[in-house]
Amino acid sequence: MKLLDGKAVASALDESMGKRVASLKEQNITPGLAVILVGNNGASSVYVRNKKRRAEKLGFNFQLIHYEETVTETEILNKIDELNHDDNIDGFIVQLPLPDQIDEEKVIQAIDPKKDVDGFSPINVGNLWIGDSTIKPATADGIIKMLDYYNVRLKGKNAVVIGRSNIVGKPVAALLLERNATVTIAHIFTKDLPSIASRADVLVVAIGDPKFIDSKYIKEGAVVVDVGMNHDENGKLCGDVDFEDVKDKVSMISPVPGGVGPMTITSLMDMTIVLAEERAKRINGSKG
Ligand SMILES: Nc1nc2c(c(=O)[nH]1)N[C@@H](CN(C=O)c1ccc(C(=O)N[C@@H](CCC(=O)O)C(=O)O)cc1)CN2
Ligand SMILES: [Mg+2]
Repeated sequence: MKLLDGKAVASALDESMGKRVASLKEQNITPGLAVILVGNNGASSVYVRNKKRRAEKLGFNFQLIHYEETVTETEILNKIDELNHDDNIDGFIVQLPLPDQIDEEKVIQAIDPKKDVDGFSPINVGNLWIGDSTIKPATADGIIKMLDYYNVRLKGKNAVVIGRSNIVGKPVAALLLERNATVTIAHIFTKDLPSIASRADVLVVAIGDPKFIDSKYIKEGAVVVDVGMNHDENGKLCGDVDFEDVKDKVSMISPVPGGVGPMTITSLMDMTIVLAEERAKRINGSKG
């Protein structure tokens, strides 16, 4: 079994991203990324802290806008409007989940699709599914980058995605399809999940249930990507896959932590640089 070591891939990709940032800075452009964080959800705070650390290490202009749990939807929408018009910010995200008084859909739709670096707005989702996207949702893109790094071929393979969220399941299915895999999306109402999952050459699991997937869901030699972020009975971080139970059956598997998580952040950084590069082109174009 080989480990899909997202942490190692992330550091390997940092080097070329660093070079792109340096080249932008020579043109007087600093990639600008803002994150809106609401409340004090422990997990969200950790992810945002990781984003800030990686952005600053790459030399971005990083802005954290942190609101109390009780913030109103209007305040968030006003901030989004401000960021939509802030020339120093290439892209921004609203860290999810949001508290109940805030309508997630409405918030996402208020983000200018050109600055929607998460790729969650309807226009970017549409572009993703027609195979013509600049911005791809970070977790999905990070998974593909990691599979590419380990030379996992997708063309003609059976790929099964368990989970159909807008953040992970749907976008990763779109990207696997774009790579010519035969894609099945399974979810909570899927009948006989073990028989469907065990047909997968590539199995992506994003259900949010600690160690749910054991060896009966796995085809011998499968490549398994674990997107879960859970805590086990001892409070230790773990994925949706029972690593110990499947490790002798798979050919490759991503660990939790140190698999998909670091790749999510890498892709968010990459997408921000892409948006900054587009700004550079616009500015240089208008000088011409
Ligand atoms: N606006 C968004 N909200 C959320 C997204 C998103 O892409 N955009 N995805 C997830 C959370 N997520 C990114 O925000 C994310 C999850 C996990 C990690 C990560 O680095 N995990 C580490 C472990 C961290 C820990 O110690 O707890 C790992 O796997 O090694 C980064 C980003 C939901 N919300
Ligand atoms: Mg809500």
